[in-house]
Amino acid sequence: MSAVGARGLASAAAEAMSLTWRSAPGGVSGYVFVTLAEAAAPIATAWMTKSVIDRLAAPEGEVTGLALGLAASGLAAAALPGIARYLRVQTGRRARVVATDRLFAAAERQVGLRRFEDPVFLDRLRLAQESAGATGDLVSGVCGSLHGVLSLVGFVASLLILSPAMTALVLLAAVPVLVAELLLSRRRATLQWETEQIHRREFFYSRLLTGVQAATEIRLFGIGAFLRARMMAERRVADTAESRMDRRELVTQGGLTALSASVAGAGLWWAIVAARQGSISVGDVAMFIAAVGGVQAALNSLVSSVASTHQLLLTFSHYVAVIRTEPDLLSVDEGTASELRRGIELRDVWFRYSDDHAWVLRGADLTIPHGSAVALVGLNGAGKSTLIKLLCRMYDPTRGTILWDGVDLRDIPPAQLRERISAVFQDHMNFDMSAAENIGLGDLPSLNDPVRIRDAAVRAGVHDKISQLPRGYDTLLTRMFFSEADKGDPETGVVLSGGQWQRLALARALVRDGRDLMILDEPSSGLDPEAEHEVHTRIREYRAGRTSLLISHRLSAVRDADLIAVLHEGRVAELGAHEMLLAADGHYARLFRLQAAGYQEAR
Ligand SMILES: Nc1ncnc2c1ncn2[C@@H]1O[C@H](COP(=O)(O)OP(=O)(O)OP(=O)(O)O)[C@@H](O)[C@H]1O
Repeated sequence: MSAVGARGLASAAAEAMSLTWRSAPGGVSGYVFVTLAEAAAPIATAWMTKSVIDRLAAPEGEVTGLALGLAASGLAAAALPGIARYLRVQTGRRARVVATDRLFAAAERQVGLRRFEDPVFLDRLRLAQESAGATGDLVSGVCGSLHGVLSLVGFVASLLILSPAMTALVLLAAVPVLVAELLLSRRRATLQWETEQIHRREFFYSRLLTGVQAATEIRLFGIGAFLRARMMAERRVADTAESRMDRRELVTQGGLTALSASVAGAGLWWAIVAARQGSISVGDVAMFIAAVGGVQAALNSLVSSVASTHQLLLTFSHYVAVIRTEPDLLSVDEGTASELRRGIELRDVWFRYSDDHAWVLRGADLTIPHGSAVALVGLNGAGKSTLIKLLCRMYDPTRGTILWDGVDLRDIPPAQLRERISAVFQDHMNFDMSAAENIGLGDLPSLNDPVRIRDAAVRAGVHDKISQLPRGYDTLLTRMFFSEADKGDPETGVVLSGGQWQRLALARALVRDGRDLMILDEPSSGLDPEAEHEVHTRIREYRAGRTSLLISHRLSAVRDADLIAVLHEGRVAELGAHEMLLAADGHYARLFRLQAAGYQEAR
C-alpha cells in the first residue's frame, strides 16, 4: 500500500470534515450537540446515583430533586441514541451525494484515456467509490471519538476523586489497547488495498457469469464452470487473507479484554475493602463501580472509534488522491478551436502506449485537407484507430505534433476540439437506453428534438427499423431495465442486432451535424452487403465537400476517397488517389487486387 503518513491522514480528515460540513451544516451541528449530551448523561446519572444512595443512608436526606434529575437523565440516555442515529444517517446520506458527485466529476476531468488503463488508478477509483459512500461513517467515527473523550474525561475526573492510583492503572491499561487497535486498523487498510485487484477480478468474472453479453459464448464453449472456478479461486484467496486478519484481531482483542477485566476486578476488590474499613461511603462504592465501568466503556468506545476512523481515513485517502489526481494530459482552459479552414496535419508523429510498449506510430506524416474525404487503410494493428484517438486527443503524441489549422492540438481546450469533431468508433458504445437517446447522445440539445433524431436515423438507414419497434423511438434497447413508458412491462425492451447497433452509432455521429471533421472507423463492418452498399452511398454523399477520415478494410468503399493513406510500419507509406496508388503497385495495389480477386473467384 502506498504509505499514508500522519500528514496524509490529516489531509484526508480535513477533506472529509469540510465535505460533510458543506453538505449538511445543520445535521453536523445537531449530531455534535447530541453526541455531547449523550456523553454527559451517564456521568450525571452516576453522580446523582451516588448522592441518592448517600442521602438515603443519612437519617433525613431529601431526594425528590435528585430522583427527578435521575429520571430526566434516564430519559435522555434512552432517547438520545435514536436521535443521534437519525442525524448520523441523514448527514451521511447528504455527504455521500456530494462526495460521489465530486468523485465522478474528478474522473471526468481526466482528459484522455490513460488513467482508465492504469490498474493502480482503477483500484484507487474503486476504493474511492467505496469511501465516498462511507463519508458519513467518518463523521460518526469522529463524533464517536469525541463522545469517548468526553465520557472518559468525566469518569476519570470522578475516579480521580476516589482513587488516583486506580485512575492511573485504568489509564495505563488503555495504552496497549490503543496501540494494538491502531496497528490492527492499519493492517486492515493495507489488506484492503492488497486485495483490491482480487476483488476487481472476482467482480469481472461475476459480471461475465451474470451478464447477457458473454452468456452465449459461455454456454456454447461450456466455460461457465471454468469461469466460476476462477471466480471462486479469487474469492478464496481474499477470504484466506481476511480470515488470517480476523484471527489476528481475535487473539489481540482477547488478550486486551483479559487485561481490562483484571483491572476492573482489582479495582472492585480495592473499593469493597476500603468501604469495609470505612474510608469510603456506600455511595462512593456505587460511584466507583460506575466510574470504573464508565472509564472502561469510554476507553473501549474511544479506542474502537479511533481505530475505525483511522482505517476509514486510510481508505478515504484514496478518495482524496483521486479527486486530486492531475489530469493525464496537460490542457489549456483558454481559447477556442477555430472553424477548420486549411486542414489537419500530423507532423512526424511518434506514439507508443507506454515506455514498455512497442512504437505504434514511427514518424507518421499526413495532411487531411479541409473539405476532402481521406481514407486510412492498413493491416490489423497498423495503428489506424490509434491515429484517430490521437486526433481526438485521447492521448498526446510521444513525439511530433498534430496541428489543427496550424495550431497544436495541445494549445486547444480539449472540449472545444471535440466540439468540432464527430465520430463513429470501431468499438462504439451500445447504450442500454431508448433508441432516441442512443442517437440524441451524439448531440445533447437534439435529445429534445425528435425531428433531428429522426432525420439522423433516416440518413443512417435505421429509421424504418426503429419505427417498427413497440414504442418507436422511445423503445428501450435493452432487456435490463424498465422505462417510464414501459409501465413495468419487460416485454417492450428490444435487443438489436450488431448491424442495427452499428447504424445507430452512425446516426449518433450524423445527428452531430455541421462539425468540422467526421471520423468513420469501420462504420460498416457489421452490415450485410446491401446495407453496406446503402450506408457507403450515404456516407459518400455526406463526405462530398466535407472533411472526413474513413477507415475501412473494404477497399471498394474507400476507392472514391480524394486521398487514400496507407499506414505501414508506423508511417504513411503511400498517399494518393485510388488510380494513382494502383499504378504505383505498392501495398494498396496488392491488397486491393487480393480483395478483388476474392470477389472474382466467387463468380
Ligand atoms: N490501449 C492500448 N494499450 C496498449 N496497446 C494498444 C492499445 N490499443 C491498441 N494497442 C496496440 O496498438 C497497436 C495498434 O492498434 P490499433 O487498434 O490502432 O490498430 P488498427 O490499425 O486500428 O487495427 P485493426 O485494423 O485491427 O482495427 C496494436 O498493436 C495494439 O495491440
